[in-house]
Amino acid sequence: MQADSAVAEGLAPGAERGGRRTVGDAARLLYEAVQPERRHLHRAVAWLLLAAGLEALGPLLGKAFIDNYLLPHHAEAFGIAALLGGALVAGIVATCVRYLQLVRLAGLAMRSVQRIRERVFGHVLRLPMSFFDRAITGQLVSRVTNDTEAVKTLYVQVLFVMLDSVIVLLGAMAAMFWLDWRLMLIVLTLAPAMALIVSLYQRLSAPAVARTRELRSELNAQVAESIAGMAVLQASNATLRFAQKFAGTNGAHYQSRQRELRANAWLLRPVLDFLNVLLLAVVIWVFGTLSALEVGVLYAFINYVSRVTEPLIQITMQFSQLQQAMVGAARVHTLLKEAETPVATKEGRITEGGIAIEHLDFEYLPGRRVLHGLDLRIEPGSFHGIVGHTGSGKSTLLSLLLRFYVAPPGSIRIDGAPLDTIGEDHFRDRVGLVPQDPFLLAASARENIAMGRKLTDAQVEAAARAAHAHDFIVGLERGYDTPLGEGGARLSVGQKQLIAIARALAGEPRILLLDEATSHIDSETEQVVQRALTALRGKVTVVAIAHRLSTIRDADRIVVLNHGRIAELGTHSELMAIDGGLYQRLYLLQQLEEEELSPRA
Ligand SMILES: Nc1ncnc2c1ncn2[C@@H]1O[C@H](COP(=O)(O)OP(=O)(O)OP(=O)(O)O)[C@@H](O)[C@H]1O
Repeated sequence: MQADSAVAEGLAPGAERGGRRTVGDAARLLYEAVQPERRHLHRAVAWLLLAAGLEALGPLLGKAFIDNYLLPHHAEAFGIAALLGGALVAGIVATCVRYLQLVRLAGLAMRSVQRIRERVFGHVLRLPMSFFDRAITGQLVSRVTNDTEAVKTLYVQVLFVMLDSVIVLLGAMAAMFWLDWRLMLIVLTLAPAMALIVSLYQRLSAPAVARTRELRSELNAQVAESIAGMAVLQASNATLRFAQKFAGTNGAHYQSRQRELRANAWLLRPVLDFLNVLLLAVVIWVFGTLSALEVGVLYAFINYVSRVTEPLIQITMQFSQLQQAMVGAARVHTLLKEAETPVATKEGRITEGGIAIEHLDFEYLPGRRVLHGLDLRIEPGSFHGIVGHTGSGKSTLLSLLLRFYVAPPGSIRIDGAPLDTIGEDHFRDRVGLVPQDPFLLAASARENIAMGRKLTDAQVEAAARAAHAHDFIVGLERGYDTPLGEGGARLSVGQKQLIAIARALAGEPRILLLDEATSHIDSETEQVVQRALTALRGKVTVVAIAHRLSTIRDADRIVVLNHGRIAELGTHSELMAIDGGLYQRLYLLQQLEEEELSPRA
């Protein structure tokens, strides 16, 4: 059986590049993000239209003043005051409306970012484990936090400025058409020049924009990786090398930003400013040849020409932001496209905890089979140990039992129910895991055991007692409420492991899976764990992978895996009786090692 084919495609290191590929999808994502705010968006646009209309009145009122009062020396106080008052009121109302709509747009964009970020994180939490085999933490964090900001950029910076500019532009064009359509046609000749500049700009800056994003997420990835592996980094004296690598990426990021800015600096402002001057010259020249035109019209036109070029400059400049938003949205979309873990149907129930494995084959990658036709029956309440050399498939078997990867249909059943028919909540309640690395939250002992489940104090304490963790927890200065520090920094490895066992038991599982839970603890703590496991006999089905064979010596049966096949199966004494058997060799080897390590008398 092949692992989920959608495996982390979008987040594999090589797949970081190429933000342009799904522009359509990115646009849809950005559009969908504001759908719940449609009404606000429509209102904001309508009010912006009003503001632009009011602003477009200014030069017309100026023209009326020049032609009706200034040139004819006609000083009619009421008319002039009406024009001035009108211009003043129009200006004030336009400014207020514009401000209020900016606030409205910013609000809706912020709420959209909030929604999309929650959606993306919720999605990440539901992705299959196969995805995380290849995902790079820093890049993933970057997608959930930075890239989702694309929505805000689009709606506040891009859309607002663009929309505003388009409205101002249309208002000015309409006013110019009304004043003199021939002059307006001259202004229209600006359109093809603009299209040329925009396409040139796109070509120059788009790759730089995509590259900058890619490098920024690479920076995040490096920081996240270094912090996670700080102990190894320092111990292997690799900090300088990591700092140099970071500086290299940071330098490349700077260069890429520079390329983006150069495209802005050279292409946009100067070229468009030049077009503005050219246009003004043409309008004045045409005015000179068309002698019938009034001075007021020239005044209004010169005024409108600058109102045309300024929004054009703004629109073109927003293309850079638009590109960034699209690249960000495309990356978010790639992540959202990853297939979630299939939702199990709900009819299957776990009552006793009996496991039946039949002809189980599994491969992570096509053609590389890891498990070969496994057959195994695990009775409810029994204790099974799994041993085998490195890479023999122990963790894979556990991952399949945990539904981290999808086993072929029907190959694993619990209490007769195929694995994929057991509802997720019920399954997680009934199947507990104690991983090799206990993973503690920077929270109290109580919170670490409850893990957000609604458990009473009595249930938490009962679980801690069952895991033999109660005694050391009450010995901490604030008992169950003692903060354990990040990753449980203030506990010993053994104590962390006991908390992890308590956590697994707190859900009152019928099946408990342990993945080398005793490999990092001393013999004394191992005995505590062993006692805890023995106490579960008959109540909970326990399947434990163990490198340290003493942990599973007393198991009802021990499964010996060899190259993905069950090589031996039986109790400790049965397996020890197989002369030259795999288990016997493993056991004797381990005994020898322990004798060598133990201090000589
Ligand atoms: N996520 C994965 N993607 C691809 N191959 C994998 C993955 N995980 C494990 N494998 C491969 O599957 C085989 C079995 O690995 P598995 O981790 O199950 O062995 P194991 O017996 O648990 O080993 P160990 O005792 O070292 O933990 C190995 O060859 C390993 O390289």
